[in-house]
Amino acid sequence: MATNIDQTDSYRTSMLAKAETLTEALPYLQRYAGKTFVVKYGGHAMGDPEAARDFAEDIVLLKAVGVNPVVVHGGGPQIGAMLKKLGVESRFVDGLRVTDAATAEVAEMVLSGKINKELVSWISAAGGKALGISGKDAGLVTATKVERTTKDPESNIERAVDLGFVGEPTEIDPMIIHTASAAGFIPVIAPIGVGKDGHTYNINADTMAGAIAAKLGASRLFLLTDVPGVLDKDKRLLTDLTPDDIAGLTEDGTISGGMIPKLETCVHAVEAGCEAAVVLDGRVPHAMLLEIFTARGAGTLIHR
Ligand SMILES: Nc1ncnc2c1ncn2[C@@H]1O[C@H](COP(=O)(O)OP(=O)(O)O)[C@@H](O)[C@H]1O
Ligand SMILES: CC(=O)N[C@@H](CCC(=O)OP(=O)(O)O)C(=O)O
Repeated sequence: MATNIDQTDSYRTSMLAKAETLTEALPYLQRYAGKTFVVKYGGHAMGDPEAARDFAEDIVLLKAVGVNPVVVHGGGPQIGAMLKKLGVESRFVDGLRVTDAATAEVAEMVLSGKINKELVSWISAAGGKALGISGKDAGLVTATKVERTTKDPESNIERAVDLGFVGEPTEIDPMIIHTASAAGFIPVIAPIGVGKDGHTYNINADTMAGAIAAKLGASRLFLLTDVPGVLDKDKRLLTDLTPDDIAGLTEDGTISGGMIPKLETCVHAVEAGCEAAVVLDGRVPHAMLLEIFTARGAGTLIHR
């Protein structure tokens, strides 16, 4: 079929742009082949099914080009919705859900049973082989009860706060991750662990991802959330931060709420051996690919 010159030109321009995108990716493909990326997919970011599909495609693409992606997922809003249906109120202390025995059961059911398998299905649909597990499987995560105190504003006295079955990962045996990754599987991990006391512990998903990234000495820890990255007081994106910058931003109140534990996780991960951490917007289509394979990047990079 005959085409006029304009169509041919625009076709050529669009093909050239595609080829340039691929060649721009080449040095990154070479740099990251064989490396491990830990990706935390937050409950807020996974709300939109189209974004979830894009996310799954990105993970499968990473695996196909020789990166070892390890997915750790959250599900805070989804646990909240289920507890609400059951008539149970949630209370948070420093961003952590106070977890009694019944809440721990619901958290495990939602995280390990529902969200974990949903993500496995999305990754399978995108052509990958996902292995859905929690920290309980193959001794991956041994959790210890989180101890917290708060200061009474009037008397200034520190008091212990009992968060119930909220845990932090204190021992990680990464064997299952190495075995699964080497065999071509993509580990998808729910933030649940078991204690030496035999109890099930509910673990903040950022904390879980950071601890796993540190243990693996991952090249990157990605935290996908519902903001473009860390923003300054004028809501402009901060593209590059060091642990010292983060201490200053916390001190002057620029970062608050859920961003505080998120950035604490990033600082801990980079200080414990992960090369760099990135906070980025999981709602943006293919945000992770743009961050990894283009010179521009897409979120906030945290490095030593
Ligand atoms: N300086 C900041 N830049 C970006 N987000 C911030 C900042 N300070 C506080 N936040 C809050 O942190 C939230 C992200 O943390 P959180 O709600 O725990 O995410 P997730 O559920 O994805 O783990 C943002 O939605 C935003 O409201
Ligand atoms: C102890 C604790 O708070 N655990 C979290 C686990 C899920 C999570 O962290 O999910 P997001 O990343 O989506 O917030 C919770 O119960 O909500």
